[in-house]
Amino acid sequence: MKEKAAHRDVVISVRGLCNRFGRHEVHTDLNLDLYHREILGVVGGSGTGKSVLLRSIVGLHAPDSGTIEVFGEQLQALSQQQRSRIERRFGVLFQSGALFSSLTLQENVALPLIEHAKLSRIDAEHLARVKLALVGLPANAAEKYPAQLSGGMVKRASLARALALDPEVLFLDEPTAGLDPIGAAAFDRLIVTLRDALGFSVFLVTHDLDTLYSTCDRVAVLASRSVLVADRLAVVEATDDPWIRDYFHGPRGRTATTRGEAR
Ligand SMILES: Nc1ncnc2c1ncn2[C@@H]1O[C@H](COP(=O)(O)OP(=O)(O)OP(=O)(O)O)[C@@H](O)[C@H]1O
Repeated sequence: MKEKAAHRDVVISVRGLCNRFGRHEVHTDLNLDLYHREILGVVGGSGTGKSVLLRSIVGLHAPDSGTIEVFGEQLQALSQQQRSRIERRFGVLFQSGALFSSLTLQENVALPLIEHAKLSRIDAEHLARVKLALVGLPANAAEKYPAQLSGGMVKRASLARALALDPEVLFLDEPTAGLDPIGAAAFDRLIVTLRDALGFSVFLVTHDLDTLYSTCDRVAVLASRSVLVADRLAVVEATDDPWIRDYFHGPRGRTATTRGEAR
């Protein structure tokens, strides 16, 4: 059974967000909240701006207008140094994983601990091994290079790196893309287990219906340059919209619903 968001404390509040590339308007007056300890799934058709939204929040894309408030502070009003302080409370897992291929897993995870937490190499690598164990990797994986690992293990190692600085918000961009269904289901369970144990909030961009049903407390649907609905799955599924109908009530949607009920 999924845990409901413990309470309604807002961790991230996006208001009136507008993003455009040339004449292509991606977001117009987009509003969305992320609550404390919740797993929020963000879905929508291809090109609806899920990744641009994520990148706007984590500071990799400067929005054209609107406000993004994080931990009670408005990002645009902060100096670069203050922003970096806030961004250090985020953990981000990009679709590609983005590990350095020339570094072992242990070195990859240790890097943010050395750079940002200013730990010694020995302490950082010790803590990195703890993080690698936390995401379910065997001890001998620490000395391996990304190319020596399966896709599922690389995903877990990337997650360990995203968790290196004990983030309060974890951003996941298509975390199960490229994983086989068993590996994807195991990764979904890992996210819920870690959220329950560590208490962070999760902003999860996905196309994977199984992931939505097995992990998310709420789901936000992006359509027509904004958020069409953001609510519990039962409410989202019942929303009268052609994309939602096709997505949730098409053959793939029905299979995921059945699996979700069986869990
Ligand atoms: N740097 C950029 N320059 C120009 N256009 C961009 C840029 N980044 C994103 N876009 C455009 O913004 C739109 C939204 O892109 P985004 O990657 O956020 O979509 P998405 O919902 O994540 O799609 P998908 O599900 O296919 O990953 C797309 O039309 C994309 O081409």
